[in-house]
Amino acid sequence: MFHRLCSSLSRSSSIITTFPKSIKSPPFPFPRSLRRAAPTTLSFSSFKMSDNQPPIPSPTKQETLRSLEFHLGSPFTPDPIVPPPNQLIIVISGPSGVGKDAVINKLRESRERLHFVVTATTRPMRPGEVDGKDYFFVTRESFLSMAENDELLEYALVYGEYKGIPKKQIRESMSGGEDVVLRVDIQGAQTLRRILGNSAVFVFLVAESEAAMVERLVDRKTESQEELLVRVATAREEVRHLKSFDYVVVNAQGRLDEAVRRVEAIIDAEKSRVHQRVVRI
Ligand SMILES: Nc1ncnc2c1ncn2[C@@H]1O[C@H](COP(=O)(O)OP(=O)(O)OP(=O)(O)O)[C@@H](O)[C@H]1O
Repeated sequence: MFHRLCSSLSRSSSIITTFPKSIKSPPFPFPRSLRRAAPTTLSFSSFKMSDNQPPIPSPTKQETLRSLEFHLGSPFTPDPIVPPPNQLIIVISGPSGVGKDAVINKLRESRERLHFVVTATTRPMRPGEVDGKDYFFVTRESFLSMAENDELLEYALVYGEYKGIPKKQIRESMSGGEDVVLRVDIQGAQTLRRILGNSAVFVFLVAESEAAMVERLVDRKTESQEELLVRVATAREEVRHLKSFDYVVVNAQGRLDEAVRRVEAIIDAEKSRVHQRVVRI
């Protein structure tokens, strides 16, 4: 078998005898013990065998590696071939009641190394909400002083209350190696697109239908009839802004997990981009 392999390699020796000139004089000393097994010019004709010659022992893995390094002219390094992916800013947006909080809460459980930026707001706390977790509930005065001191990435007046994103949280999380998730309404997403351009990933969440979205909002029982009217009318208008987003994810009734998996898939895809997004804030 070995004999047949050698004869066949001997016949095809011409295909591998040409190497770049640089390979002939490697920049590092070749181990003495391997000199016999690694001629400076490879030619399988030197391996011709007769039946009574002792078999040439096959090189060990280490010998093969050293030989390859010798012929290629440089040692193999364990350094990563590509640098680690950049940290991301993922902006999750969508009309009121579409399930932004629901998706984000699930993502919080399923994905590590994500920082969910806590928005500062002047709106009153809803039952079950926790200050510092759901929002930073602040007074109008302190909110406006943060805005004046340029401490907010963006802010807006939403349904009569201020909402804004503290810059400090984003900087600290990203420098600690975490990706950052921002949950904003459509108006906020539009502003962030203007500020961040293509450096952030914009995800638009939608319900499977307008009827499903309105039902969810009504079932939540957190808005008065008048507030519902404004939110639903606004939502109709907001779907038109879909075009300025990078991805759209349908959060269908009873299929929250599927929507969360899609958002995770988007993050994974972004991490595999050849041309990574670079955030500067
Ligand atoms: N896939 C789903 N199936 C069923 N119910 C859902 C789904 N996603 C969200 N919900 C429910 O719909 C209601 C609205 O969701 P959520 O509060 O997350 O919306 P939102 O987009 O954050 O709204 P807002 O912008 O008004 O704060 C909640 O009661 C939530 O539990």
